[in-house]
Amino acid sequence: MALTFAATLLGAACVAHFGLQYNFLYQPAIFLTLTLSIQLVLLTWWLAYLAPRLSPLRRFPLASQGSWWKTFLLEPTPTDLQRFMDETPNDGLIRYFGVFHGERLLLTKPQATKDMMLLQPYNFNKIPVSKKLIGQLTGRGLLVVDQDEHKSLEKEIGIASGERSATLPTVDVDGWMMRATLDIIAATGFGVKVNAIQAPDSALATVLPLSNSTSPQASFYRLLGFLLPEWLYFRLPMARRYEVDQVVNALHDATMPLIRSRKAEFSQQKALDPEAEDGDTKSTSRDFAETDVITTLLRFPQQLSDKELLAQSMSILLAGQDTTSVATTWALYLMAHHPQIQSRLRQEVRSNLPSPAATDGSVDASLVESLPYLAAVCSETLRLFPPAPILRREVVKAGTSILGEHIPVGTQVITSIWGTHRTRHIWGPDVLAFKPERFLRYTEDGKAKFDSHGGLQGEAATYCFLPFGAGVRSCIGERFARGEFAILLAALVGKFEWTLIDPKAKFGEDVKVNFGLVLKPDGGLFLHASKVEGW
Ligand code: HEM
Repeated sequence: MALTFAATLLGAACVAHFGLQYNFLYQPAIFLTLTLSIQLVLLTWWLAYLAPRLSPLRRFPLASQGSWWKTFLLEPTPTDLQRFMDETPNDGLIRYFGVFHGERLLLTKPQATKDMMLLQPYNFNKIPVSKKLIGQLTGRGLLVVDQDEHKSLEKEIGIASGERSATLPTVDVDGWMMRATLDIIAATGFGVKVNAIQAPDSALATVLPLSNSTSPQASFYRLLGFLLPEWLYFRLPMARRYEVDQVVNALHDATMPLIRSRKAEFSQQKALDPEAEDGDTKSTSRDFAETDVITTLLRFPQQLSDKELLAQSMSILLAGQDTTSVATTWALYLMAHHPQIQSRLRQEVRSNLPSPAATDGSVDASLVESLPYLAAVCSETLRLFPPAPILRREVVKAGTSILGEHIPVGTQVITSIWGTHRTRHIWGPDVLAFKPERFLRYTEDGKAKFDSHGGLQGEAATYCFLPFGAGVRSCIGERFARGEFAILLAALVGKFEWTLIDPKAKFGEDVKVNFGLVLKPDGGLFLHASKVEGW
């Protein structure tokens, strides 16, 4: 602010000086252009040269990023952060610059992530740009609320439980997984049938994927999120903003009628049994209403307004759909590249689970969780392709420290889940290989058991494998997501064989990763699928 004011004064002085000399003092357009240009130069000089040299974080090692103007309009991707972690000698904290030369602190040790996520969680908020991008879609829901508001909501909302061959059918994996997970979260979280699988053209099914668009327009719009205040950002007359509005409207239209009907049911129950504690209110009409998200929210001691109920419901819908969808997409990509692993998984699934077509078999969470190879394949997928690749926070309380170092208010602090999952000294020299075996250990009689920590011990076990985050703001849907991911993968691999469209495609090089709100294959993922008889 002070700098802008100084720049304005300086601009005005320059213009006055030259204006008197060249007689254009009274031409407002010239005055304005010159003043703004001088402000811009001064601001760039401040951001790129002076601020980094005066920064209280300058004591930390700086990642090598090349000249500032090359990265000025780019936020480093998780791959860049992984390179910083690999190349920069450090004691747990690395300094780097993000878009518009904003300073960031990258945490590289488990203890540092523990300090942020577990020991002082309420000293940090989600960063403003995340709040803008996600908040625009959901309103003030659990995903974006600041820590004080989060405390009162914390954990209350638990969820119960190339060249294409003409001969083999080609599947748009990404698209189908999006529709499948939309149907699942709508049915299990809200008790509503969207039927996106049967009716891919339904409003919600066609519009929801726009929320995580990877188009250049969407990327540019995200970039503006770093620069503009919320009131202006939400009103920009841009095609992408209208697209986001479309998503919000579709979500409103799907959620608002549910909120109204659950509210009516809830007040009816209260009227019938006014003595009942909020938490004890029994559902009379449908078993489902015992566990769905909106009813759970209605049981809060403090009453939530319709707007708040809507924001929380939309947060669950969004957070619970795309993440599991991309996890399954990546798992099928890995299966296609590793046919032997795929066969072993199919064998385990077929010998322990009934076929989805069977009418006499039932599957529950404990049965799915009892399959060690399935759990290991899912965890190894989440290691190599964590759907949420980065945890970003901003320090909001004075006295915050990480690894004993004082970190000033306003600092953006980052844990790279992607980078941590791909660090050689944690996972070994074969860190980039897909090896579900990492998540297995064997008993003396040779039986495989699932090891949820991937062989890591102590603090590393919690803070070096963290696809669902850590601490009080970790994923509330973890158990639900793990079950959903496992059962989807089991059904898809049990029933079909997944193969590459180009058999010569190289693992890791054939698909570009897009680091949007969630980690997606750029341009989608297309695979061949052929039915395997006998299940
Ligand atoms: C494979 C699937 C999933 C992955 C990898 C995943 C990952 C994550 C991660 C890393 C966070 C922490 C973000 C942060 O600290 O900034 C998070 C938070 C969250 N997740 Fe998930 N998630 C998944 C599925 C789900 C599902 C199915 C639901 C809902 C049913 C859900 C609901 C949420 C919510 C509401 C939060 C915010 C929690 C809070 O701030 O207290 N997620 N998730």
